[in-house]
Parts: sequence; structure tokens; C-alpha cells
Amino acid sequence: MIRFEQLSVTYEGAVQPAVRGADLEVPEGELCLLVGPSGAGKSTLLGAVSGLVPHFTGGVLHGRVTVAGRDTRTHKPRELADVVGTVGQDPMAHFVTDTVEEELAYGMESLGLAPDVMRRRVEETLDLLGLAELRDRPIATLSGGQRQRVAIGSVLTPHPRVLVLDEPTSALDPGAAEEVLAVLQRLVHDLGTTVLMAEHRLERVVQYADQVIVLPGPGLPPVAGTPADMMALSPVRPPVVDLGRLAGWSPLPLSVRDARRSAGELRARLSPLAPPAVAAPPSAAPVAAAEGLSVRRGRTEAVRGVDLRVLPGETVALMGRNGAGKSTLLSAFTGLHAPSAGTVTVSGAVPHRTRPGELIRRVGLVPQEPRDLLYADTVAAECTAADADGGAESGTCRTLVAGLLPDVPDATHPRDLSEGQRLALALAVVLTARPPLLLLDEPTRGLDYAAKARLTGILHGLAADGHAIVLATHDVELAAELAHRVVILADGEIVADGPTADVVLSSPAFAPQVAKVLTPQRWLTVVQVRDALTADAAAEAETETEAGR
Ligand SMILES: Nc1ncnc2c1ncn2[C@@H]1O[C@H](COP(=O)(O)OP(=O)(O)OP(=O)(O)O)[C@@H](O)[C@H]1O
Ligand SMILES: Nc1ncnc2c1ncn2[C@@H]1O[C@H](COP(=O)(O)OP(=O)(O)OP(=O)(O)O)[C@@H](O)[C@H]1O
Repeated sequence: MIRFEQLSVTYEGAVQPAVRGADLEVPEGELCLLVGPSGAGKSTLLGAVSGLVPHFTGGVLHGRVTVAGRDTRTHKPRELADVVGTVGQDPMAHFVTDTVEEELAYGMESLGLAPDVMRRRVEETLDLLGLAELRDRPIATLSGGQRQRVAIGSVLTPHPRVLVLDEPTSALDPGAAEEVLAVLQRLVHDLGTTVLMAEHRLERVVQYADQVIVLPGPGLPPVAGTPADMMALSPVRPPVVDLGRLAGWSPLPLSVRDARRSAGELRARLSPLAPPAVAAPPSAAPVAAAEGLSVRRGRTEAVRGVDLRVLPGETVALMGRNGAGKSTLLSAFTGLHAPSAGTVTVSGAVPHRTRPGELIRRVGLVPQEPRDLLYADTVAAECTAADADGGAESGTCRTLVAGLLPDVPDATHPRDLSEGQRLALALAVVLTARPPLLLLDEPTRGLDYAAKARLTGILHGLAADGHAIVLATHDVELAAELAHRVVILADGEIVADGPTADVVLSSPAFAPQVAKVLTPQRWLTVVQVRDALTADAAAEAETETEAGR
């Protein structure tokens, strides 16, 4: 259905191709997953299918891509619209109408479908994606995850034969992500739709894939095969695969269910060992405090009666369904929204009454859309400005970027970076000022596992230095790695607040893969398991040496 013939793409001014030597085929009615590190060229490959590359992005394309027999170089994206539905990484950039319902109908209108068919499909899709209550809402007022649902819904309604999806679940809560993947699988099975999808959170998707294409790194040719074969060689892997490698399981598990079947022996080895206890931060005056805090957004009371204190050295993960009020709560700490009731303070100051220049020294926010933070023309200029604004030594920001992701080009416009590269830059800009309170909204969208591990390392370091960190996230694996405490919001209210292990283990929706495999034992991450096994082996070796003396 999709054929890549010796495809290479080189962007203007780039020293090497973003994609090189792609020679692959995606058969009709398959769900094909595209994986690889940030900046490896996944979006570029997808763009070549939908025709956006090179028509809209510039650059030079060699070779050929055909979709249902049509060459994407000679057919403009418009002329492919009846076969290919595309959801990009930034839904806001592609919305054409104002409200949810209009957006769902738009694609069908331009294809000239009959009104009764359109009506029926809009209703079906509203239900399918949990959007019924939001049908009349202006898209501009939706939360990040709500927008992503609309973007997905709007490409589903015309029933295209091919779906091209760039990280379709990156902003979705874990439950919504499962629902969307179930819908896609149904389209593949029942209608024979072909799906090509790039995704970083393999723990969510790999078990649904018929085929996996690995892009091993920038400009390296892709390799394709079965999910199991590809996971054995891929540089990016979900936690269950890492656990399987650690324990030496063969075949490698792709799902929690597979892993649980192999886990008996590992569980027995781990049972006398204890997961590390998380040290509570020393008691001190809170860096951030909300009391009885309510915040209105339009007609919605997005945050209601929230009591939250964050101590120096503490990392809090804020979780909960799309639209639960996470971003709104974070923005109350930056003074963007004044409380409609209750109070909020940051290092003793009231954010919405504090001058921005003053506030920047107390609190830094990496927004859900990193673009909102970046205004310079090049990566290098952005870094220089961040050093100056944050009063940091020159070169600080650039070193942080390189520490998060290698190979981020200096001269590139932030707009042209890959999603992960842009986020690494935004994170570095905020980290440069080393604010006592650090707020991160979905800090792992578009980041590969290696970059996530490096981010975790940096944040661990900042917490150890006494910074308070609050991250709003749907990434249960990240919360398990990083947070001392998890706070769950539902409909604007706090419904759970406690030590990470207690909260995530009591709810399957928020439990990381390792916890699901090893329950009732209380392990959360592969790192915990690896460290415990290593320490145990070392202790055993020591006893043996002692005995031998
Ligand atoms: N329009 C553009 N102009 C110049 N360079 C670009 C453009 N789009 C992408 N690039 C560069 O091409 C490379 C591949 O980018 P691409 O977005 O395809 O990666 P990706 O694998 O999708 O990354 P991520 O996982 O972070 O989304 C990156 O180095 C990026 O900076
Ligand atoms: N201007 C507005 N008018 C009406 N409702 C709004 C407006 N802005 C936001 N909302 C609503 O407020 C609620 C909270 O949004 P918020 O962005 O804080 O959620 P979130 O938990 O961060 O969601 P996500 O996980 O999807 O990012 C949502 O239901 C959203 O639709």
C-alpha cells in the first residue's frame, strides 16, 4: 500500500540526509510502527508519505514514495487527501475550523460525502473519542489531550485507506491512549485500513504492531521486521523488553502479559530483596503552596479547592485524565491565571501580583508546547539569550542541550527542529536559570528513552540540590522513575496524593509496566530491579570469598 523506493531526504543546509536509503513496503491492512531515537528521521519519513515533505518543508527528495500507486512527489498533499489521513505532531498547526464538531466534519465535506453519512460519522467519532461533551467548544479552549483527540477524530471520519500518525498518543492520558489504539486496531482488522505510526512510548503500542520499522539514527537506513525481531536490535525499547533482556528471557516479551508468563524465576530471586525506600525530603518551608485554590477557564472551573504544598528537594508528578486541570494548576503557579478562590504562593510571593522579571527567579515553566518559549532564529541564539536572561555563565544552556540530546544542530531555526530536539532546547532554556521551583508540562513528549533517562538524571540532580519540581505527565514510566510523590487530579480536584509507589500500585491505569509484571512485589522500574540484582550478586560474591578464606 505504501512503497518507499531508495528514498533519501536532505533538508536545506543540512550536512547529511535526514533519511537515507529507505527501501520498504507497508502492505495493505497492516499496522506498522516506526521507531527510533529523536531526530532519526521518523517525521521526515512520514511526511514523505503524506506529501508534506518536500512540498511544505523544503529540502530535496531522491527516490520515490507511492501510496496506493500514487507518487507523492507528483501528487500534492491535497491530491492524496482521499487516500491518506495525516495527524502531525502539532495538531494546532493543522486545524482549519473553529469548533470540535466542524473540525470532525471538515475532511468529509471537502471530499463531498452525503450529509447523512457525515452526520452519522461525526456522532460515532464524538462517542468513540470521548468528545461528545465538547462538541460545541472552540478548539482554542481545549486542553492538549483534548486537541489531540480532535485531530485524530478528524482524520478518522473520512475513512481514509491509509492513516499516517506522528506520535498520536503523546498527549493522551493512559486510558485514552488505549482507547485510540483499540479504535485503530479495529480499523485495521475490520476495514483493512493501513496504518503507519511513529511513537516513542513503545510500552503503549508495540503489542499492536504487525511490522516494526527501526530508524537506528540520523541518516542511517531503516530496518524492518516483526516486532519481536526488531525489539531485539532496536536502540529504543519499552520497559518489558528491557526487563526481558535483563532476565535473559527468550523470546523477548512484547506485552506485560508475555512478561508475566516468564517472570516466575525472577520473582523468586527478587522476593527476599526490597525495592529502595524513597527518602522523604527534609521538612522545610514549602517552595510552592496552594490552599483551597480554584481557577476558572471560561465557563469551566478547571481547578477546584486544591490544597498542595511542594517542599524543596521534592519531585511531584501531577497525573490525571485529559482536561483534569493539570496545566491550569501549573499555570496558576506562574501567575498566568489568578485564583477565583483560595490562594497560591511561590517562595512566599503571590505569582499573579509579582513582576515577571522578579518571578522568573522563583519559578520556571516548560510549557506543553515548547514552541511558546522559543523566540530566537537559531538554536545558538536561543542559548545565548537564555544564558543572559538566567544570569548563567556563557555556554551553560548549550551544554545542557547537548547533555539531553546529542546532534542538535546549532544553526537550525527552532521551528525546524524535530519535536524531541525542540523540547530538549526548551528544557535547557528553563534549566539554565535554575529556578527554585521548576514546572514541567508533559516533559517527555517526543523524547526517546535515552533522552528521557538523561532528563531524569538532570532532574534528580536538581532535586538533590534542593529544587522543587512539579511535572504534569501522562508518562507513568517517567513518574515511577522520578517522582517522590504522585498527585492525581480528576475534574479539577485532588483525588489521590501520596508516595509514588502507593499511588501508582493502587491503580492499574497509572502502574508502570514493571509493576504490572512483578505485582504483588513493589518494583516500579527496570533500574530498581537491575540495581537490586547487582547488589545481591555482589553481596553473594563477597560471602563466597569470605567463606573461601
Ligand atoms: N524543515 C526542516 N528543515 C531543516 N531541518 C529539518 C526540518 N525538519 C526536520 N529537520 C531535521 O531533520 C532531522 C530529522 O527530523 P525528524 O523530525 O524527521 O526526526 P524524528 O525522528 O521525527 O524526531 P522526533 O522523535 O524528535 O520527533 C533532525 O535533525 C531535524 O533537525
Ligand atoms: N478558555 C477556556 N474555556 C473553557 N474551558 C477551558 C478553557 N481553557 C481550558 N478549559 C478547560 O479546562 C479544563 C482543564 O484544562 P487543562 O489544560 O488544565 O487540563 P490538563 O489536565 O492539563 O489536560 P491534558 O492532559 O489534556 O493536557 C479542560 O476541560 C479544558 O477544556
